[in-house]
Amino acid sequence: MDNNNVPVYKLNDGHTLPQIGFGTYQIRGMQGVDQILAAIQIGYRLIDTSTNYDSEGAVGEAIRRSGIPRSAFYVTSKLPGQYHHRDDALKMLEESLLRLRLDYLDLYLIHWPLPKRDNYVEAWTALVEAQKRGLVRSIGVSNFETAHLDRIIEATGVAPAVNQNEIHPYWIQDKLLQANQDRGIVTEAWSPLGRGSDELKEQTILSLADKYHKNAGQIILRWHLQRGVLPIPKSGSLKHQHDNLELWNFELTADEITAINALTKANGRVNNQDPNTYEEFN
Ligand SMILES: NC(=O)C1=CN([C@@H]2O[C@H](COP(=O)(O)OP(=O)(O)OC[C@H]3O[C@@H](n4cnc5c(N)ncnc54)[C@H](OP(=O)(O)O)[C@@H]3O)[C@@H](O)[C@H]2O)C=CC1
Ligand SMILES: O=C(O)C(=O)[C@@H](O)[C@H](O)C(=O)CO
Repeated sequence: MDNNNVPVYKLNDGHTLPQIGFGTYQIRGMQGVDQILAAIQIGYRLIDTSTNYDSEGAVGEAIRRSGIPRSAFYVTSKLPGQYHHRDDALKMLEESLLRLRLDYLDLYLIHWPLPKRDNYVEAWTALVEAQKRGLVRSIGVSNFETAHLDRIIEATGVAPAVNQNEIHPYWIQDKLLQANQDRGIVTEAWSPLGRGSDELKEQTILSLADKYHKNAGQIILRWHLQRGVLPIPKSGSLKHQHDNLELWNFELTADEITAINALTKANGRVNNQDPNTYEEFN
């Protein structure tokens, strides 16, 4: 599919993002360059990386090798938790740009709030400053709960453009999705396919795949889109990369969305990472 056919979400700062992106967790090195380049060649333009993934070098290299102008891309990276103090945060953003060999990011996120350390308000202030300096077009957060959102908005008057949260059929996060929407924040879904888990084998999903002549991954990604969520599936496989872009030629009914929502579980997280307690690398 040509990227021009991917619709966009409008952000609260006037910028846009394609309605689907490409995740790069565990995609790195020279093989990673090839996998990201393949994704770019079939139409992905929003690429999600992070300092924590060690994939920024591969992302930048794939963009350069594609020969497609920088301005066509939407590159996201994320601030690691040990760098929430202002000077560190600004330097880490600059380091991301150096590794990517880009002179601005489209979106920079605080990767996790780390509320026990309680420095995320200072980190957010640094991102507001970075945006004013032109280092990044849009700023946002990841793994923020409603209380974390309200604190940074109250402290700075600036709402994040994006909150990137764990969302998949076993962990649907309907309250957080509503909280993001109420604050004008676009929700991105990480692990949108449940990291390739049993969700892809659920009978509810397989029946819909049969009905619409799609595969299970496409049904789940379509469910995200119809909830107003921006999924960033990762795939090293060209077939999956391609399938994951073929989402705009069918539509689930409201009852089908409800049936997928009903798959949610009390302990449905992929890796038991509660943003209220999780600390990167601990
Ligand atoms: N902000 C945060 O804290 C976090 C952000 N992320 C971001 O979100 C991205 C996506 O999440 P991730 O955890 O990678 O998991 P995903 O939910 O994207 O699942 C990836 C797995 O699903 C498989 N897969 C992809 N497409 C299909 C398909 N159509 N059918 C069947 N299987 C498929 C992949 O296999 P194959 O490669 O063989 O296709 C891979 O094993 C990450 O790469 C990262 O960029 C992730 C975790 C946390
Ligand atoms: O991939 C990310 O962005 C993370 O934050 C990681 O914590 C990841 O979710 C993971 O599961 C690491 O074990």
